[in-house]
Amino acid sequence: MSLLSVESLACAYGTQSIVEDVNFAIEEGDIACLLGPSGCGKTTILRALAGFNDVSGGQIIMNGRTISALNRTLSPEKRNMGMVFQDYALFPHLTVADNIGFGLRNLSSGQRREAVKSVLKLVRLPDLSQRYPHELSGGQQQRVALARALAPKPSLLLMDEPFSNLDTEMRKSLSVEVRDIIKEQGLSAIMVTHDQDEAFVISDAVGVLSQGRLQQWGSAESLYYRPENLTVARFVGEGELFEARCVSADAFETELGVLPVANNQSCPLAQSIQLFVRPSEIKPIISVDTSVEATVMSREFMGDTVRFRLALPSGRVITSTCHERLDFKPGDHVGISVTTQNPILFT
Ligand SMILES: Nc1ncnc2c1ncn2[C@@H]1O[C@H](COP(=O)(O)OP(=O)(O)OP(=O)(O)O)[C@@H](O)[C@H]1O
Repeated sequence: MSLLSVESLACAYGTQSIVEDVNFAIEEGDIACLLGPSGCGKTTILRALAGFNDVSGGQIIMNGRTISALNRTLSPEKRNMGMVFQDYALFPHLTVADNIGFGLRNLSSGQRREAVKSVLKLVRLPDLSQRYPHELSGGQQQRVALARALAPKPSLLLMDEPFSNLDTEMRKSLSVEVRDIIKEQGLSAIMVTHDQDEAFVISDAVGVLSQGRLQQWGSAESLYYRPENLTVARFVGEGELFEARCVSADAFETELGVLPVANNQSCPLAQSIQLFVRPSEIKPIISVDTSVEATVMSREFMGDTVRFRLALPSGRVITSTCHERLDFKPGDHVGISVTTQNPILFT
């Protein structure tokens, strides 16, 4: 039995439908993430999971018990879920210790002190218990918010864009750390974010949501290498879409020339198909007798990679990212090499 199953979930505000036919399940110990652009319905789903919003169809089942269905919503405090918000939502007039202890009023004061101490150690803030929220950095405030959510030992932790108010460096390091803390505790969590890097770092499973519909649910790698549609392919990384025609069992003719591509969809000869190529699969090379020539439009040194914009004879400009330190310059005429180790084909 899954820890949480979401079946044919629908949510609406008044008569306006926001989320439809969403299905997924998470197992004990999993960290899952709902990933999608602003306004696609991520927070609406999270609020339905927490019991803050009613559902307009389908059901949410936790440990075999239906906690949400049409006209039936188990109240949030009976769900044993912890919630971390984007803006931390700490009580400004309470110390760190009192913020964390707030949800532990059923414990004796001694037990509460011990629980606060232990959870502060867990979020690596053992010495800040007497500070007030305004005396903490954004990253520290979010750690306190996490500690507050973890203190009552929830069965499921819900996190709504928990890192989006932090700078890029802090966002990266805290997301790795939060993953470690959740895993150390054997907890299960669901996070929502619009940031693909964050989703990939933290999650065992990611669901890509677009316009209130779940497009695909799977591991980060399966979404990246085997996206089921163009929306998913584009949302989890950059890429270029080419019209392609199957010319042999393992080659397709495209604007980039005839490319060796494993025909994993058994596309018939001469059939047209679309080939999605990631920038890391495209590389400018010294032009010899390659059939397609391109003109380098720009070269950006990014540290780990060099990023080129290349103009094709048709005028189309495509992007290439290379780990080699190639020093082609704007205006150079180059050939193009494409290595499609994991071809993504759409019919
Ligand atoms: N209380 C509400 N009443 C009416 N419409 C709402 C309400 N809350 C959200 N919406 C609408 O529902 C849609 C989905 O909103 P939601 O907050 O779930 O999106 P999101 O994917 O979490 O976006 P973001 O990343 O910007 O927070 C949006 O069009 C939004 O305007």
